[in-house]
Amino acid sequence: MMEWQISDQDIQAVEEILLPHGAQFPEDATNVIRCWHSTDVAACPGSGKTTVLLAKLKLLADRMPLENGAGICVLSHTNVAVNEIKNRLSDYADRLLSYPNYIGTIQSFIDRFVTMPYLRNISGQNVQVVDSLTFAQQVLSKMQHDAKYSALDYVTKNNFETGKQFSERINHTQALYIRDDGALCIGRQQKPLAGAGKTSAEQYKKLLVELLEDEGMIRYQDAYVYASTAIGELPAEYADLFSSRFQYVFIDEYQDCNNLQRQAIDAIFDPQKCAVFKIGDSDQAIYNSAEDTTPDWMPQPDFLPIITSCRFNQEIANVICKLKKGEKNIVTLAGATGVKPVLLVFSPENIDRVIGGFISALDRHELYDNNGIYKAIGAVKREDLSGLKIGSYWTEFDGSANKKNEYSYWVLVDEIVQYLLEGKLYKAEQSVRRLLCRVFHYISIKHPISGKDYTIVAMKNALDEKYRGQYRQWIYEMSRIKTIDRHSVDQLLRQKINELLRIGNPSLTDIFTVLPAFFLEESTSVNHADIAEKNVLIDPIRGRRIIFDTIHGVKGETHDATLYLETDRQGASDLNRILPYFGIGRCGSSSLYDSSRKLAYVGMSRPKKLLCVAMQAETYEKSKGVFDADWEVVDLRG
Ligand SMILES: Nc1ncnc2c1ncn2[C@@H]1O[C@H](COP(=O)(O)OP(=O)(O)OP(=O)(O)O)[C@@H](O)[C@H]1O
Repeated sequence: MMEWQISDQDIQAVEEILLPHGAQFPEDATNVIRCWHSTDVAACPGSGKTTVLLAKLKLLADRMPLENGAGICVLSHTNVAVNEIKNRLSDYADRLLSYPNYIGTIQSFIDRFVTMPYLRNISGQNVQVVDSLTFAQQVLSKMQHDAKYSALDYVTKNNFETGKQFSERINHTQALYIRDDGALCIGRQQKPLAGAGKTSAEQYKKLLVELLEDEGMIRYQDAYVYASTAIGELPAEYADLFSSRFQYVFIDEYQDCNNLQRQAIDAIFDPQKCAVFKIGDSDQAIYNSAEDTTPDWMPQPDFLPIITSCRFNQEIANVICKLKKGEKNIVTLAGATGVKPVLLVFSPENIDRVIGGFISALDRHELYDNNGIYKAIGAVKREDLSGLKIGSYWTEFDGSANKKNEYSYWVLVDEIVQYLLEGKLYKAEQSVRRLLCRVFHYISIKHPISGKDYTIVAMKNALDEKYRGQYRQWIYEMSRIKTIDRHSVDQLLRQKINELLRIGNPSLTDIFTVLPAFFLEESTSVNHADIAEKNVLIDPIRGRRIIFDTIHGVKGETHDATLYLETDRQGASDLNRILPYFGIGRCGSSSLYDSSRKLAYVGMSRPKKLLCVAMQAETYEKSKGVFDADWEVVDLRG
C-alpha cells in the first residue's frame, strides 16, 4: 500500500471543496488526512470525521486508478456515505462510486461477500432469509405431508394439543427451536419436546437443512448463526484476496458495529496488507440494543484523535463533555462565545409551553433564518408507551410517519427487487406491507379501531388474522420468482394486491386503475407535495420550520439549533438517568443509564448555535442547582 505524500496545496484544495469559505482543517484532522496506514481514529462530535473521510476520498480519487486494479472500500451503517459523496464530492462521485470501489453498508457487504456465498455453497442456489411465520408455514407443510418427518409431526402435534399454549398450530411451529445442547424445544417451556439425538429432534434439524438445500430458505433468527459460522470458516486466502482487492478500507461510525461485524471486518481485511481506518466515537454508540453484548469500542493505543469540534461553541462543549466516558475534554474551533445552552424547565400541566419557549430562545439569540435547521428531538417516539415521549410535546407528532420512498410505487418495487436480490425476503415482506399501507391509504381503508391509516405493524396483525394463508403464499411465491426484476415483481404485486382485495370485494377488477397517477408514475422522482410536511411545525410568527425527530434519526446531522426533549423509558426519564454524570446521585446497574448517557451525548451535540433542553420541574428540582452556572435556566412553570 502506498504512503501518499500529501502536500499543503493538496490540503488547501480539499479545504476549498469541503469547508466553509476560508476555514481550515485543524492539525489533528490534517494528521488523519495525511495518514495512509492502518489506524483507528477516535473523534468527538462535530470534529469533522465525515469531512475528513471525504477529504481522504477526494485525495484518493485524484490518484485513481490505483496500482494493480485495486479499489477502495467505504463501509458505514446507513447509505450516508454514498449521499455525502454525491452531495459534497459530486465531481468525484462517478470515479468513487464505480468499480473497483465498494461503498455501502457494512451489513450488505458482509451478506454479499461472506454469508450469502457460504449459504449458496451449501444450498446450491440463491438463498432467501425469511421471516419466522413464512418459515413456519414451510416447516408445518413439510411435517404434515412428508412421511420422513412423521415422528416430528406426531410429537409437535401432541404437544400443541395438550399444551394449550398456542391457539394455532402455525404459531406453535413458529416457536420451535433447537437449544444449544441439541434438544428440540418450544417457546418458553423449560422441558424439551425431545432431547438431543432423539428422532424428532433429529428430524427437525434435517427439515431445516432440507429447507435450506431445497428451497434456499433460512429463518431471520438463524441468519446470525450462519453468518458467524461463515466468518469462522472464512478461508485464510480470502483475507489476502480482499486485502489486495481493496487497498484502502474506511469504516465510518465503527462504534456502532456489533461483535459479528467487527469479527467479519477483522477476518476479511488484514491491516498489514491494506490500510484499514476505523473511524468512530465510542460515546456515540447508540445502535447496539439492550440484548446486544457488544462491548464499547476501545481504539488501539496508537489511535489518532480529533478532539477539536468544529460544530459548537465552548459553552456547549463544556456541558456535553460531562457525558463522555474517557477524556472529558472537547476543544472547540469557535471557543467561548458567551452563549450558554438553555434549560427550559416546565411543569407537566404546561408542557405545551416548551415549543414556545424554544421559539423565544431562538428569537433572543437572533436565529431568524427561515432556511436554518431547527430540530426538536427525543429518545422515545413510540405512542403506545406510557410516560413522556416526543408526542407529549406536540400532539401532531406522528411516530410512524412515512419516509419519502413510500410515496412512489416504483420506488417500493425497486426496493423489493433489491431486497430479493440480496436474499432478504423478510425485508421485502416489510416493503410489501408498506406498499399495502399506501394502497389502503389511497383507497381510504382505515384501521377499524384507531380510525387512522394502517401502520406496518397494524397491517401485519390484520394480515395474520384475516388473510394469513393467502398472504404467506404471496410472500413464498415472491421468493420463487425466477428472474427477479422490476417487471416480474410488479406483475406479482399487482396480481396479489388485487386478489387480496377481491376477498372482501369480489366484483373488484383492478385496484390500480383507481390509485393516484403520481403514486404510480414511473419516474423516480418523489411527489413532494404529497409528503404533507409531516412532523414539521411551522413557527406561527416567523415561519421557521421546526422538525421533530428521534435522536437516532438525527445522528450525524448538524443543526442550527436543537431542542432536546426529556422522555421516559421504563419508569424514569433519560435526563434523570444522566444526572449522575453531572454529579447528582449514582448510576444504577441497568444498562439504561449508559444508553441514556450516549443518547443525550449524541442529541445535545447536534447544534451549531443553540442547544435547548426541555426538562421537567421534577427532574430540575432533583438536580439541586447543578445546571445553574453553565446553563441559562428559563422557568416555564409560572
Ligand atoms: N475544519 C473545519 N472548519 C470549519 N467547519 C468544519 C470543519 N470541519 C468540519 N466542519 C463543519 O463542521 C460540521 C460537522 O462536521 P461533520 O458532520 O463532518 O462532523 P462529524 O465528526 O462527522 O460529526 P458527528 O460525529 O457529530 O456526527 C459540518 O457542518 C462541517 O461542514
